[in-house]
Amino acid sequence: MKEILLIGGGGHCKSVIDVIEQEKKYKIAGIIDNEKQVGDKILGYPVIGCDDDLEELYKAYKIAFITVGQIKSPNIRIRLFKILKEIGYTLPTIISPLSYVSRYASVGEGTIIMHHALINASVKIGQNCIINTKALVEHDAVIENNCHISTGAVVNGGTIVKENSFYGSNATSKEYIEVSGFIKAGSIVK
Ligand SMILES: CC(=O)SCCNC(=O)CCNC(=O)[C@H](O)C(C)(C)COP(=O)(O)OP(=O)(O)OC[C@H]1O[C@@H](n2cnc3c(N)ncnc32)[C@H](O)[C@@H]1OP(=O)(O)O
Repeated sequence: MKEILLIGGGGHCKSVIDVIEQEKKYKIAGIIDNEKQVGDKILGYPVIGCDDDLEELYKAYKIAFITVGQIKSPNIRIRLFKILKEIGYTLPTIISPLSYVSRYASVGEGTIIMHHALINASVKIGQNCIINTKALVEHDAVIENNCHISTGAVVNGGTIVKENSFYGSNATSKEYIEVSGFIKAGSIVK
């Protein structure tokens, strides 16, 4: 298995670790977090450095994945994505074997499809997105770059979620609309 670095050691990181372990494609080499966290362990994996070490670590590791969550703002994930790409890291697409991704859908680099998410036919998902546990993205929907579709959310057929959006847990959209910004958990978007 190829080795992978995880960037960000909070709660979302734990969920990503679980998906990576189930996917069995990558071996987690370590986690990058704040300097104060170096030496800590997250679900048994060591924090081996901070952002400043990413350039040096590239000599040993070529694959990285952003495991910082996204609620209030996408800015940290966007900044990290740019830094990692500039250094040269490969950001893979991670797909839980417990999810369903139609063979007619596309998923961009640095995006994770988490457990029990369902991505239907002709969906396009951009880069650096989180499609969280149990989310449903229906036929012909588009999720642009840097979006978080939260747990249990429903993006109905043909709807476009514009880049950098947060789409809260259990929010549901009408079909064929455009959605952007911060969508509250549980809301109906029309
Ligand atoms: C695996 C996981 O845990 S994924 C986590 C998914 N989490 C969610 O879907 C919940 C996201 N949060 C929300 O939808 C809302 O905060 C709610 C519905 C829970 C509460 O809403 P309200 O009671 O109306 O509170 P309010 O509108 O003041 O917002 C509270 C928080 O929501 C966030 N928020 C609300 N509107 C915005 C906005 N336009 N932009 C960014 N963040 C916002 C902020 O985090 C805010 O925190 P703050 O009080 O520190 O500023």
